[in-house]
Amino acid sequence: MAVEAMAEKEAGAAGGVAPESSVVGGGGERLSRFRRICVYCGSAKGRKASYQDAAVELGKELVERGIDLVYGGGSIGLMGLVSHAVHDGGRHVIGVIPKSLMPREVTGDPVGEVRAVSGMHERKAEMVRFSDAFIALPGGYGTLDELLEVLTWAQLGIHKKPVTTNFDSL
Ligand SMILES: C/C(=C\CNc1ncnc2c1ncn2[C@@H]1O[C@H](COP(=O)(O)O)[C@@H](O)[C@H]1O)CO
Repeated sequence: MAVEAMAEKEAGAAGGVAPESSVVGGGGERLSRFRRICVYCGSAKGRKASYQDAAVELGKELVERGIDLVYGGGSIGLMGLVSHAVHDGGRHVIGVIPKSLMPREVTGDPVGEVRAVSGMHERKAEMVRFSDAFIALPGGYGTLDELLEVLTWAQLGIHKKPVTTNFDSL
């Protein structure tokens, strides 16, 4: 399902803003009402090639719609695939990562803007603060934790931004 449709489908459920159509930019590109979307996903590539395909496809879709990426800042696993797809497509990438996790999750040169934070709580709060909507791809316990936290924050009214998953086609 397309990024816009996924996020808009969930907007009502998460108490978000009413769906609107995307607009077309001067260059003919489809622009989204979402400026930045946070993608939660695994630090591993996962067991199925379809997980990796979905990460790259989502990254390309963000680019096509003129949306920047917020993510966990790692260069490994699905995190690396989605961040490279967005960066290679010319959109801005913000990676939010605790300093202590850098040796484990960043290999080589990180793409885009790296925002070093002091711990996991700050990382999750900053990712929510920077983002207009959230999409979870497959991942492990870390992805699950991030998804559950952003969902429970919506339930508590801490934010009113749409949250969705992209597991259905995998
Ligand atoms: C310590 C705290 C919460 C516990 N765990 C996590 N919270 C948030 N993010 C996490 C946690 N554990 C791992 N992560 C990160 O998720 C990303 C994906 O990991 P996965 O396990 O491969 O899905 C990765 O960047 C992990 O660093 C306090 O709130």
